[in-house]
Amino acid sequence: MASFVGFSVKSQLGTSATAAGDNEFCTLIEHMGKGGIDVGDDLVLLFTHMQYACKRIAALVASPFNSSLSQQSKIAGVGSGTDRDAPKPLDIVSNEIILASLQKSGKVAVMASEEDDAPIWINDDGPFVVVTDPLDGSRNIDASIPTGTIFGVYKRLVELDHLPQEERATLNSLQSGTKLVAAGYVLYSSATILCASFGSGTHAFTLDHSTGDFILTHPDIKIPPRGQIYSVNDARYFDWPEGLRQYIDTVRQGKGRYPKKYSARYICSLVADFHRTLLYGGIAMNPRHHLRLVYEANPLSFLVEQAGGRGSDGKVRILSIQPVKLHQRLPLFLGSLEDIEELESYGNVQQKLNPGYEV
Ligand SMILES: O=P(O)(O)OC[C@H]1O[C@](O)(COP(=O)(O)O)[C@@H](O)[C@@H]1O
Repeated sequence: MASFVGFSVKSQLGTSATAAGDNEFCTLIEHMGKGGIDVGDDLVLLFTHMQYACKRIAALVASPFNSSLSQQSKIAGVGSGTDRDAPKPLDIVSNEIILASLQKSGKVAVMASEEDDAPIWINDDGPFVVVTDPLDGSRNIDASIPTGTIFGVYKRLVELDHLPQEERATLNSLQSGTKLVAAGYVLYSSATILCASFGSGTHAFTLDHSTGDFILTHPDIKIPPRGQIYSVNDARYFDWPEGLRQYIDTVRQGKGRYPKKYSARYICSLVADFHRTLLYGGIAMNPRHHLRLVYEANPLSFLVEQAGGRGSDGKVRILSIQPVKLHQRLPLFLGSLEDIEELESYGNVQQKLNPGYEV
């Protein structure tokens, strides 16, 4: 019987074959240092700590004790089924794991997290600002559906160093997406995938559980200019504006600019829906004001643009939107360039009705 301990990417692919296309495997950190662009030691150190945090979260979401944790939290009234937006314990634990790693890195001035009301100031000299959704899709955890961590990295704005700490923390965290120096997500699924961009292409690395390394498996991802997949919570159809209904009705009948019938895929876990879209093309969308500009839309738009696609709110480029509030929500459309352009041509695609959906 094959033993788990003996499993590795190398043994799967053979010792001479590599996913990176040359004679050696390339880890995330090697890629940042020499295999890819030279991003600088500070960012390498930050990613060293960030990947460690995500490996801990990967272990956490796969833990056999999650269901009892979830039961305990329901009894305690935390993250109860009636309040779908209340943080669940795993969100909180993931948030703490990331914060601890960023603190240890010594490279982060401030962390702004979807789980915290206000950004946390960490280190006056830290060169970077990190924004994060520590565990997106956590409502799916009990059913073992994929989840993910999303993060973006900015430079600390030294010109704000004279301001009071609270103001400095907020303004550093509200930088425009065009200022991102790096972004990434980690998908916790059948494989744990870390996908990142440092401003020159989007690359994905798969966790080799036997060595603990993220191995470059998808160098320089290019999203197809067209996909044949739309990803949306279709149960909201009757709350959609006319433009969005028309668009979906058109492509599902194969009557759009691309004369093939589109298929639907929707996991309801943003990182998983986005990852599939990045690889296969099409559009991953949430047309209501639900997802957050700072923690979700900007980092994922940076990644999709670096892969040749587009991130839009249905009207304008996501990265061009200046955040005004940390927890600002907006409609989000991510995907293939031609598909997003076609969708935007329908004009009215942002869902204005946003009742408190129960599931
Ligand atoms: O209920 P909808 O509109 O389908 O939204 C689902 C989306 O909400 C998310 O669960 C995120 O919501 P939360 O930030 O409230 O957890 C995404 O993972 C998913 O894509």
